This record gives sequence, structure tokens and C-alpha cells, in this order.
Amino acid sequence: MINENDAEIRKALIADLHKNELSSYSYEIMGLLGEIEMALDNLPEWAAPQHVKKNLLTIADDAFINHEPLGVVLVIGAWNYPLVVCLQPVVGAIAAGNAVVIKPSEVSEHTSKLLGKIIPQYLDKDLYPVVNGGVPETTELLAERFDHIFYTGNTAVGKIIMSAAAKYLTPVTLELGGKSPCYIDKDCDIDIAARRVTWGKFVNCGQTCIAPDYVLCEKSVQGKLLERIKETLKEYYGENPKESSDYERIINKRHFDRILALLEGQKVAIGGQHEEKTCYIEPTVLVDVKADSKIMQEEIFGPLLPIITVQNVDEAIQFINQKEKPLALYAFANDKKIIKKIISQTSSGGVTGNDVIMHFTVVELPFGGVGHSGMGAYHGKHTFDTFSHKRACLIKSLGMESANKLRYPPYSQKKLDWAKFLLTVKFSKKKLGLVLLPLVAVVVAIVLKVRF
Ligand SMILES: NC(=O)C1=CN([C@@H]2O[C@H](COP(=O)(O)OP(=O)(O)OC[C@H]3O[C@@H](n4cnc5c(N)ncnc54)[C@H](O)[C@@H]3O)[C@@H](O)[C@H]2O)C=CC1
Ligand SMILES: CCCCCCCCCCCCCC(=O)O
Repeated sequence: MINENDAEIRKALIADLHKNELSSYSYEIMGLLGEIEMALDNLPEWAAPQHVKKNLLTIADDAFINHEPLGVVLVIGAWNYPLVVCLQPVVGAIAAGNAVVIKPSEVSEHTSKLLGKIIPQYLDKDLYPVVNGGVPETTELLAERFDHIFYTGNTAVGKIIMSAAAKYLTPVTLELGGKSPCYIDKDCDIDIAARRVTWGKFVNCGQTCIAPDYVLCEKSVQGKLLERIKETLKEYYGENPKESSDYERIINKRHFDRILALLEGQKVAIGGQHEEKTCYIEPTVLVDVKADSKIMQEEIFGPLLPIITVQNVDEAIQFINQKEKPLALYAFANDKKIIKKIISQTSSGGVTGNDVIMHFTVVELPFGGVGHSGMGAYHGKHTFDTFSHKRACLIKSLGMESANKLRYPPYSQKKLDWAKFLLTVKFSKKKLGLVLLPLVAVVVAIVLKVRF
């Protein structure tokens, strides 16, 4: 579907967000195709029963985890990466054997309409229906009973989803947002930090859930950082980003107005230009930003980068910990000990040290938030796990009844001591080997038979 409709998909992404053909491929299509290939390649292994270590009481039995589909799941997508954010979870949900109701975001209307048209051409309409619509349609969907709801979007709506799910005790995965901090240490290659932060902040016009929301650095770093960000912007987008085909647009007038309102009263060091008609906002960097200003109270989700100065790394950690746990956290430093210190003294959904966003691309890492930035995670096998029930299975042998006497009345201290021993010693097939394992079982059975 993706390959055969490549041109139409790219056209829709241009219409929604001014994403150019190359960035559509790099940021949306490539990742999605990779996810599908990974699921196809690994599904037999992911879905296979997973045998577990046993204790002496179950040594001759079969103990394993079976992966079961949850049933009918609902996937609600957001608009900022409207293809990948909507379909990436769907890949794992299908792989895990579920029926999926797909609800793209109404805000990215071109992509959503296209998904509504093409998905039924490739997937069974009853098992994978696409429901397009806005708040009323989503509200109606949420009144139904699902076996899992996977929601991507803002934290306020996340609470609505969770309370609707509570009615049926439906489990949820909430992929939310937040203010992802970026600490830049004075002992660090500021040139490189500036290039990476400029990319991660301004790609997709700042409308990336894991974009660095704000920078924390010492005052001595700020001047050089500004200078380098300015040079980098010119290199990436030319003299006038408005004319660059590599620079996106704000999704709609509502978000355009919201972002501009955050600029009020702020000191603009770079950028600041905007155009209402095309929802264009220039890459903008702010300095002397007060911690209690409006821009520091909510996720920016636009191309504004506030720089907050701190005395040292400890103050940066304190600053981060005063806020809700973010979706991502970034730290740049030559000394890895500083990065590890920040990791150990803070919490966030994910972390990238000495870069931004890139942990998203390592599909072996679970992608998700913590606290107000979300719950649950996905990507690669993690998506398969999210949409599977791990069923605990133990198939016992009808033999070894003497061992069972330990749990039958009448109870005695001797039985209890044996039970303690047998339940706490664990054996794995791998360590003990297939030949030795039955031998141990036989010895245990004889001992128990003789003693009880
Ligand atoms: N953690 C992650 O992976 C990602 C998180 N995000 C976060 O999403 C946010 C941006 O997305 P939004 O503007 O929220 O996207 P949005 O406006 O597209 O809303 C997301 C979904 O929620 C539904 N929705 C909206 N209001 C609703 C209501 N009152 N009741 C029921 N459903 C409702 C919409 O129909 C849509 O499908 C940012 O905070 C961003 O950080 C975005 C992408 C990825
Ligand atoms: C050739 C460049 C490859 C780099 C790929 C980076 C992928 C970043 C995608 C970010 C998507 C984040 C979606 C979101 O907002 O959650």
C-alpha cells in the first residue's frame, strides 16, 4: 500500500504540513517500511511460546508464556507526523493478531482522507476499519468497548481517553507530549551541539513530540550557541527559511495563533518573522526567558527555542525536576559522567546524550513517556508486546504426585522446609542441559517419595 501510493502520500504530506518529498520519505515512509519489514522478519520469533525458568516443584512440567491478541483495539493518531504516528502502532497491532479500528487525526485532513481511501483497498474492511472525523466521532468511538486503546496526542485529551477507557477497564497506551529539556554543558563541542539542536528543534517546524523544547546552559555558553545556531539556520534553510522547500509550516491557524501568543513579552535573539496567510513562523530563538513565563508552562510544539541560563549542571537538574516528567531529555557534554549524572538524577520517557531525537530511531528501545508524558511504549517488538496478552501457561505432568504431597494437608514444618527449598531453587533448561534436568527431577521425586 505504501509503495504503490507513494506519490499520493507525499502529496498529502505536502498539503498538510509543507513536508517536502525527501523529508516525507526520511521521517515518515522510511521508518514505517522498516517497522513493517521488522515485523515480517521477526514475527515467528516474537509470537513463539517463550519458555521460562522453573522451580524444582515444576521441573518436569512445561512453563511458558503464550502471546495472545488482545482482541479489538483502537489506534488514535495525531497530525504532526500523520502517516507514521497513525500507522506505526497499527503494524504491531496487526502483527500481534488484533482487529484494529484506525482513527487518523482530523487536523491533518489530506493524509487522513487518503488513509481512509487506501487502507480499505488493501486491508480487510471489517477487521481494520478507518474512522475519519473529529471530536464527536472520536467521542462516539470512545463510548464503545475496546480491548486496548493506543492514543497519540496532547496530555489534556489523554486524560479524556483514559477516563473513557476506565468504564470498561480497557488498558491504554498514551503517547503524549511535554517539555523536553536540552542541557548543553560548557565543556562540549558547541558547534556540534548547535547543529544537532537546530535540526531537532526546527525539523517539521518544531511540531515534533520529542523536539528539544528549551535549552538550559550556563551564561558563558549562550553567546557562542546563538552565533552557531544562526550560522546553522542559514546553512540548513538559506537566508530566508520562508523560501526553503526544506522548512515546513504550522498545521493550522489555531496552532499559529497559539504559538505566536507564546512569543508575547519575550526577547527575540534570532528570527521572529511570521506570516498568517501561510502559517509560516521563522525559526526563532529567545533569550533571558523567565522560568515562570507562559512559554515555560506548556509544550511549545512550534519553532520557538527559549534559552534559560543556569549556574551549573546541578541547577539544570533541579530545573528539570521541578517540571512534569518529559517525553525526552537531552544532554550534551564531553564528559559522559555528566550525561550519566543527569540520567540518574532525572526521569523522562527517553534520553539521547550528545544528540536529539535519535533514540526514536533505535527500534529496540521502547518509545514512550512517563508520568504526564504518557504510559506504555512501542516500536519494533515493544509494539507487538503492547498489543499482546502475555498468558502464563503451565502444563503439569500427572506424575510426581509425591512432590504434591508437600502442599496437601496435613501440614508440617518438615513439609514447609522442603517446599521452601523446592520453590526457591530455579533451573533453566539452558544451564542444566536437557539430559541433566530430568535426572534432577527423578532424584527429587525419589527423595520426596521416600520421605513423605
Ligand atoms: N508521544 C508521541 O509519540 C507523540 C506525541 N505527540 C503529542 O501530541 C500533541 C499534538 O497532537 P494534538 O494536537 O493533540 O493532535 P490532534 O489534535 O490530532 O489530536 C489527537 C487525536 O485526538 C483526538 N481528539 C482530539 N480532541 C479530542 C477529544 N476532546 N476527545 C476525544 N478525542 C479527541 C483527535 O481526533 C485526534 O485523532 C503534542 O503534545 C505532541 O507532543 C505527537 C506525536 C507523537
Ligand atoms: C535521513 C534522516 C533520518 C532521521 C530519522 C529521524 C526520524 C525522526 C522522526 C521523528 C518522528 C517523531 C514523531 C513524533 O512527533 O513522535
